[in-house]
Amino acid sequence: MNEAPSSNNDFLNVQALDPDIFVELRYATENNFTGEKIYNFTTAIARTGTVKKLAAASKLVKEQGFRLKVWDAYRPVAAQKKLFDVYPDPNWVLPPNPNSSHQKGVTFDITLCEPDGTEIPMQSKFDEFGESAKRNYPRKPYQEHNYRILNDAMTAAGFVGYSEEWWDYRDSDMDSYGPASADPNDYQL
Ligand SMILES: C[C@@H](N)C(=O)N[C@H](C)C(=O)O
Repeated sequence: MNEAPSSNNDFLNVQALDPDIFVELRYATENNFTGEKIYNFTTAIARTGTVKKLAAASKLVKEQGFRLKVWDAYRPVAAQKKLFDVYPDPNWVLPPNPNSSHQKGVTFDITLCEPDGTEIPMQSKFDEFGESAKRNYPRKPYQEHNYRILNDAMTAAGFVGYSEEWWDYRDSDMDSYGPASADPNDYQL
């Protein structure tokens, strides 16, 4: 397995390459499935190679009059542990592991918005753990239309959608990144 180029390995604020990307980190608030504030930052960061891909996806949706909104990005292992303690089902919340997904900064929980930040209706709410979250859920036509705009842009930009959660997109190069940790508060713009 090739390693990611070192410049891509560093963490970067997701709004550094495209300030039009909305960031509303749900685990920085009590508005998430735990009902608790999980971490102490509101800045979304990811590995630079992954942020470059997100900027490419953002360009694609902006060309169609939409914006991306990030609900979660890099998530420290300690935060993952808090989530897993509340909902210990690996189908919906991965076990704490520094070499995995959000915890190494190569995954986004994301949705599609109007340019004013209004969220576009999708097939379920964020973190609605059930059949309606799954990518093979039989979407209504308007849900399918909205899902396709997001999914086509993210996959064209180099992400792979997690089968169980329509909002979860992982860098297709995720296996080339090793574990790394950072304090998102150090990456404020
Ligand atoms: C908790 C949910 N938003 C999520 O991120 N699930 C995946 C499977 C994960 O824990 O990485």
